[in-house]
Amino acid sequence: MKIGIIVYSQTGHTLSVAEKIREKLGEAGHEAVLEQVTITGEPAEGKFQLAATPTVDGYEGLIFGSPVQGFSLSAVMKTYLEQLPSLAGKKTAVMVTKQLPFAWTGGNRALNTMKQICKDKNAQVAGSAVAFWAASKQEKSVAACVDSMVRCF
Ligand SMILES: Cc1cc2nc3c(=O)[nH]c(=O)nc-3n(C[C@H](O)[C@H](O)[C@H](O)COP(=O)(O)O)c2cc1C
Repeated sequence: MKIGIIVYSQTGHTLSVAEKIREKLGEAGHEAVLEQVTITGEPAEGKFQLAATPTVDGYEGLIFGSPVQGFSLSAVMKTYLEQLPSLAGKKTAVMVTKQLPFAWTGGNRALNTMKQICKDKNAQVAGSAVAFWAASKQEKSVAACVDSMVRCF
């Protein structure tokens, strides 16, 4: 399957998880392409303009990735997702990275926002996962997040 992994990453964590997902999807026989959403300005709400807005055309599968910011989905990924066209017929999975090692400190909320926007655009949402950046959980949770995303396809 041709799968687009589309991420916003402010400090590189989400991008590094996305790179691992791309590698594993490739090993599983998929054609996986990693693309980044970029901005001009500051990443805070109302202070940026989207610069690179990867198109979803041509992908049968999609994985969206984002950091959690302020106990919510990053404003950049929310703005990017909201401007997308219909995702009808596209199998979609979502993932976030975050510092605090508990999903209830913004992770679940961010994932629910992503899932809702994708569902509103008629995507088939196949799964979601969180990777925690806290040292105590990082290695295991990144591996689990990568596995969970790959198993969706
Ligand atoms: C402005 C800002 C707000 C953040 N808010 C949260 C938060 O609410 N909960 C959390 O667990 N981590 C929070 N973090 C940490 C990031 O979510 C975490 O470091 C993430 O892995 C960064 O991903 P990135 O490197 O792809 O941008 C915040 C980071 C920044 C810069």
